[in-house]
Amino acid sequence: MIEAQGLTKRYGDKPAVDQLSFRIRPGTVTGFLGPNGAGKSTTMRMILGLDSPTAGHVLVNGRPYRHLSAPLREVGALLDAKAMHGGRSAHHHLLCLAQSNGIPNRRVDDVLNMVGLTAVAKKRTKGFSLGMGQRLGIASALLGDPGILMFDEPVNGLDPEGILWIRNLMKSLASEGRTVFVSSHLMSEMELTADHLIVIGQGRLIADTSMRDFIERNSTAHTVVRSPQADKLAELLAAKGGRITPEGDTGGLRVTGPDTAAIGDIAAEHGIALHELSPRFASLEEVYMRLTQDAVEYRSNRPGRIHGSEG
Ligand SMILES: Nc1ncnc2c1ncn2[C@@H]1O[C@H](COP(=O)(O)OP(=O)(O)OP(=O)(O)O)[C@@H](O)[C@H]1O
Repeated sequence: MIEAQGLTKRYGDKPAVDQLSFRIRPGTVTGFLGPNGAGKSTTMRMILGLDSPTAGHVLVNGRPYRHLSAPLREVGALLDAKAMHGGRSAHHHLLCLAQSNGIPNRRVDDVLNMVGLTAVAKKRTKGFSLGMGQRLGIASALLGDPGILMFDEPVNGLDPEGILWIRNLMKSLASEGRTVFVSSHLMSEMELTADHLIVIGQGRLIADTSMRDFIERNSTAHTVVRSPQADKLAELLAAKGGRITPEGDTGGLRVTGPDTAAIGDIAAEHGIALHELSPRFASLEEVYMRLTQDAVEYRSNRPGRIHGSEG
């Protein structure tokens, strides 16, 4: 369990993290979302005692990180995958980490095997690709077999097979009862991985909720309907207060108002054949973009306006 209470970090006058309070619970993957500069890395650094809060506190298993007697056995973290000694081999890097933290040497081979680096274990990490570096960072996080794992952008630089591997790894770590806290800008990936979300913007809490609630509460549910008698159905639905718009240019209808069951019932009552009746919610990306739009610090120009000229 990680608990933050009024956690605040200021650099000069500017708050990077502003009065954050949250709990990250065991047994679930908690996603940590926020635009660039929102304060995610600063929060993670404070959890690990690498930065001190200006106000408030954050506890790991009930204690500040600095007071943990065997930190690597309680918390494993991947913050900066390139933060390793390039002249050492992966095996040597992990062995040094194990020996300086009282972790049995045999864990080194175990974690190398878990992350798929056994074949290159004796090679210098200087020649590692970004993806191999990420895997080694994850091996370091797993070395002490900790109950809490934190990953800052773990899928950075990974190929599709690597991304799938990380997704399954995080889910299986959570299903073993561990606390898994992960930041990512890849919304589609987060939607598949996280059960719970903490969303921040400009250092402040925007949402602390389950993935399902975050999407359902912040998006208007609608139904996509396809029927050979679409015009007649649209008329009937409109009479019941439905709002009907075309679903792209596919000939389908996008209906808000009556829910999926009500639409099916109306169609059945009037003997209208349905070829599709699908409830739809917004994607995590759509909801996230809408909720964080006011908290975006570094905004891009619209395509075509990069040089400030409108065509
Ligand atoms: N050492 C520092 N000195 C001054 N300002 C800092 C320092 N570290 C972070 N900041 C500022 O604090 C704010 C939060 O930064 P942080 O790196 O925590 O955001 P983030 O959410 O991790 O962003 P990203 O998604 O881009 O990694 C930013 O405005 C950043 O410029």
